[in-house]
Amino acid sequence: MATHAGTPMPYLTHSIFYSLQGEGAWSGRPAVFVRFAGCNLWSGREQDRAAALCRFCDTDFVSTKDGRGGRFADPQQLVARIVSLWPDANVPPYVIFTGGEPALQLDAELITACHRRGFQVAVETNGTRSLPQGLDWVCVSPKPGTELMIDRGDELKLVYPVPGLHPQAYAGLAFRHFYLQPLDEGGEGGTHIAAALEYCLRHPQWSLSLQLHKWIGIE
Ligand SMILES: C[S@@+](CC[C@H](N)C(=O)[O-])C[C@H]1O[C@@H](n2cnc3c(N)ncnc32)[C@H](O)[C@@H]1O
Ligand SMILES: Nc1nc2[nH]cc(C(=O)O)c2c(=O)[nH]1
Ligand code: SF4
Ligand SMILES: [Mg+2]
Repeated sequence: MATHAGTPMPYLTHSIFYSLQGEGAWSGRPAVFVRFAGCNLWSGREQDRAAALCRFCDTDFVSTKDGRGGRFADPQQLVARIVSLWPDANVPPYVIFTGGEPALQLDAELITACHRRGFQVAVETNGTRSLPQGLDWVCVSPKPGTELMIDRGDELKLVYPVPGLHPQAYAGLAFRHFYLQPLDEGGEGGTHIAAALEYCLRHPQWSLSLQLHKWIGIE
């Protein structure tokens, strides 16, 4: 795991929970989510949102809600929590690392520890930081005004419409799936869905990702 002057760095998580993947190509698939605390594009505080590099975030990754997250001293402790949430040992387990920005904390040791327990390992990242080796599914969601360090992967998922984020700028990258996810933002939901739908219909390289979890009221 990551170390600081030889001392292991703990993992800081906002929450760990079991739900359905609500977005993209695996939408509907049961998964354990690990939401890491912290992001390099926003502090997570509302008073900083207007000046942040990423301003439309729909997620609380700061508070540690009712003991569902917190600090884990090493990969084994964190994986033990992940395993405890998977309900059926006969079905290959699936874990999604998200946040906040998971690339700030996820490392090869944690991925290896998940693999040893039989997990397939996915990540949701803003693509501005390098990723450790060994991931089974990489979803990149670029943000305006940032430099994309991860320009290949399994899934590129663009929030739409967002000024400065143009699908054609990403259409030539080496991803297997391309998704537009309507921007969920106070009251404009229908307009954004219509705009994303129209873009997908005109440009069939792109598919629509509708954040299923929000429609059915799960996390
Ligand atoms: C909360 S982010 C965490 C992972 C990583 N930091 C990232 O941005 O990809 C998870 C996903 O939600 C998307 N997202 C965030 N805010 C959104 C919003 N208001 N509407 C639609 N999608 C949003 C992000 O683009 C990303 O694909
Ligand atoms: N159900 C559900 N699916 C998701 N897929 C990506 C999410 C995220 O916040 O990264 C997310 C989330 O927050 N909830
Ligand atoms: S990069 Fe991801 S976690 Fe960070 S503020 Fe943007 S959407 Fe939220
Ligand atoms: Mg989310």
